[in-house]
Amino acid sequence: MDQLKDLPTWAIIGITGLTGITIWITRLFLHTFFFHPLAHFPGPKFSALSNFNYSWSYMGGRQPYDILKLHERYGLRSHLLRIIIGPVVRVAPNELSFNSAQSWKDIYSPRKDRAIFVKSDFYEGGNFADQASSIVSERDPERHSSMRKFLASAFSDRSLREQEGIVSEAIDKFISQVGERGNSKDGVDMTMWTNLLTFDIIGELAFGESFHGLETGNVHSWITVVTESMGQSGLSDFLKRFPIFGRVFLKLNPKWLNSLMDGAIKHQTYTIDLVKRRIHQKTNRRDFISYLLVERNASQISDIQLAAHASDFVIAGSETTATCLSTIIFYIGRDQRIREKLQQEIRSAFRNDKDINGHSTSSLKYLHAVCLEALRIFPPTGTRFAAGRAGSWRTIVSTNPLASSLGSANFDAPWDFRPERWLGLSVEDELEASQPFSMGSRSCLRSRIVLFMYIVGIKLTMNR
Ligand code: HEM
Repeated sequence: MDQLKDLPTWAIIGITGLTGITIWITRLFLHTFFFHPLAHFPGPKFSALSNFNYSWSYMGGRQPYDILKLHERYGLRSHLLRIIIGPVVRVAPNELSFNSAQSWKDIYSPRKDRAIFVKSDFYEGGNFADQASSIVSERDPERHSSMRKFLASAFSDRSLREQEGIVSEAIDKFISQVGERGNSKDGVDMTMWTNLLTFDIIGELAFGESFHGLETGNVHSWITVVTESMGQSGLSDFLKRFPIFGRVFLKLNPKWLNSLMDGAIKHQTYTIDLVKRRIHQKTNRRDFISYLLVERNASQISDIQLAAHASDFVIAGSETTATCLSTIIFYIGRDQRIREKLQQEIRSAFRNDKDINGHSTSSLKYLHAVCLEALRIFPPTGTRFAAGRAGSWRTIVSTNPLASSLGSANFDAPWDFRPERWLGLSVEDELEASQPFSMGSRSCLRSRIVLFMYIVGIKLTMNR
């Protein structure tokens, strides 16, 4: 100690600093690898220490595939925890990813022996964040459950039947446009056109107005604002995970936040205008809003709340459905055997297009299998979507849709497009591992119309 007294001040500060840093690092390592409740879960060491891997992969846009790789690398190893709770990987310090059929049930289905898992705070700050929560962003299970009850009639079988006309009309336009433009030298961008189709349909159903994408061939500015803001979600998540860096980043880039806010304000104003216009329309149209207007008690459910739900329908329903349609078109376009089998089934079932509807197509087994296989090989919500906080550990748990539907432990030759798996012709596939619409109380509200859309869309395409 006496020797320390003789040292200059800068050296004392340096030694104190170094000692502090060494203690901090030792503590961090001991906590992360020995005392943290997740210390014994398999996964990359760096992911246990920091959120950096997770955020980097998210912002790179390939996170679902990166998580699949982690599952293939760590999830298949023999490990005591794997034997007890199934395949699992620690993908971030407080985050576990699962990819088995059982994990879908354990995490998302309601169970008597425990409370429902609550969605993670990833969902906070969604659309209309400062004005109203909505069906996708509401995290509180009770409030969410009453929203779901309120929306139930708009998503009933009856409403689906009544909406067939709107859907079929848009599909006819789509086929005629794609047919014409497809003959041009440059061909046609099917991803863009399937998006124009689904945004037009959901726009009609959610707001009573089409975005007119199929007529103009252009993406509406509202959709551009929405998709751009979704593209920023990786960066927003990163700033949340690294709050100090986030504060510095926002100080240095105030324009980023301003442009995000501007986009949100534009989106909200336009959506509220659309909904108000639809509310004041005198019409017998049977769309989502027509049902919600009958159900709602205006003193409890404001116009803004309706707008927040309608906005969710468009965001949740359009790109997802378009992604699936593009996947189907891609695979049937490149595999003649599948195409011919599908054509044969459709042509032997219908004499003309008029006989084709949601009900009459439900018996087309091969077509249905093609749809399920497209949703398996390229689940439109490829990233983890409904994470929850499990127990007192405050751990986020989720089943990764892509890692489970492409996991080699679940499917034989997972990268091969084989509709036959869904016809009971393969005993090696764990079909329940593919859950593109999720499960339980937060599962997709619209899976029925989705299947109907593919069915109508494809059968018309195949019939020409
Ligand atoms: C292939 C097409 C679709 C797929 C793969 C899909 C998938 C999903 C998934 C995985 C969820 C859960 C998301 C989460 O927990 O955050 C979800 C929720 C939802 N989807 Fe879909 N969806 C599709 C189409 C649609 C359509 C067409 C609509 C409506 C027009 C729709 C409306 C909703 C709504 C409202 C929710 C929120 C449900 C809730 O939290 O209670 N989806 N969807």
